[in-house]
Amino acid sequence: MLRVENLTKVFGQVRAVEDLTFEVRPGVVTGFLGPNGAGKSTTMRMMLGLDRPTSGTVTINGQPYRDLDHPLRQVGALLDAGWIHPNRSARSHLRWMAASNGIPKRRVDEALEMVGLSSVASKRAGGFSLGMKQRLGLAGAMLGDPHTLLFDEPVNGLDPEGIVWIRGFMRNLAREGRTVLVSSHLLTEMSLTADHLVVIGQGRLIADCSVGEFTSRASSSVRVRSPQLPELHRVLAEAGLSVTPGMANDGRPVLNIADVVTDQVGDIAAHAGIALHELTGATASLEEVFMSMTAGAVQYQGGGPHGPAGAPTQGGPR
Ligand SMILES: Nc1ncnc2c1ncn2[C@@H]1O[C@H](COP(=O)(O)OP(=O)(O)OP(=O)(O)O)[C@@H](O)[C@H]1O
Repeated sequence: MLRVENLTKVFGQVRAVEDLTFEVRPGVVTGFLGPNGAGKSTTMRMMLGLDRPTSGTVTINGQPYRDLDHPLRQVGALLDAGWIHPNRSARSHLRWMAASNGIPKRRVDEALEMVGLSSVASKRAGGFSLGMKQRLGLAGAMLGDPHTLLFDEPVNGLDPEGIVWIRGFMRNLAREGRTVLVSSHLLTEMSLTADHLVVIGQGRLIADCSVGEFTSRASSSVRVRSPQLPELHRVLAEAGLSVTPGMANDGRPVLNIADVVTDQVGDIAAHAGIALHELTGATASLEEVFMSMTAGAVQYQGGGPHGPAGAPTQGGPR
């Protein structure tokens, strides 16, 4: 269990992380989602004791990183492709890491096997492709067989095959009961990889919910077809919903309902005993929901106690 409590990090004028509180549970992949500059890397660096919080705490199974005995055996991380000595082989790079962290040598070949690098173990890491370097970084993270894993934008620069592989890799780690946190600025990527989402914008928490919940919020409008359309229109309007009659591409009449999720419309129809022949959420607005939620965080920051006037707008250049 990874716990972030009231975590804040200020760099001069920049409030990179602002009063973040959330938990990352074992057994699921938790996606850490936010636009570039939202504060994901800074938060992860504080989790690993690489940056000191301005205030607040991060604990891993109840202890700050700095207090962990043999940290590599408890937490594995892939922050970027990682520094690798170009003239060392993959195996000797990992042996050096293992030796300096009290990890038995046999783990090196196990970790190489795990990430599919056994056949190139004795090759110079300097000649590796980005995808292979990424795998070597993962092998390093797995070396101590840690229960907690932190991956910062692991799919960046990978080819489609590598992306599919790494998704499966992270899911397996969660299935083994480990705590897995993976950051990304890509909502679609996270919806394919993660079970749970912690969403931040401007250093603040925007959402902490399942991927399903987040995407159902994204279905902000719903299209419905029914043999009892006038009656359905009436009950939906009575429920206070904004209903607009329309026509499907094939010419059949439909109702479009704004700012609602399919569950609500389905429940209202069922309650009124009305048959539905189609119930479709408009999922195209995932990115829009993300942006509108982030914009909300910016407004809150502007009006909040710490909101500096002229705070940078979300999504803008850093
Ligand atoms: N060492 C630093 N000194 C000053 N400002 C920093 C430092 N590190 C990060 N920042 C600022 O803190 C904010 C959060 O950056 P951070 O890298 O944590 O975001 P991110 O969500 O990881 O984005 P990205 O995916 O682009 O790295 C940004 O405004 C960034 O410019």
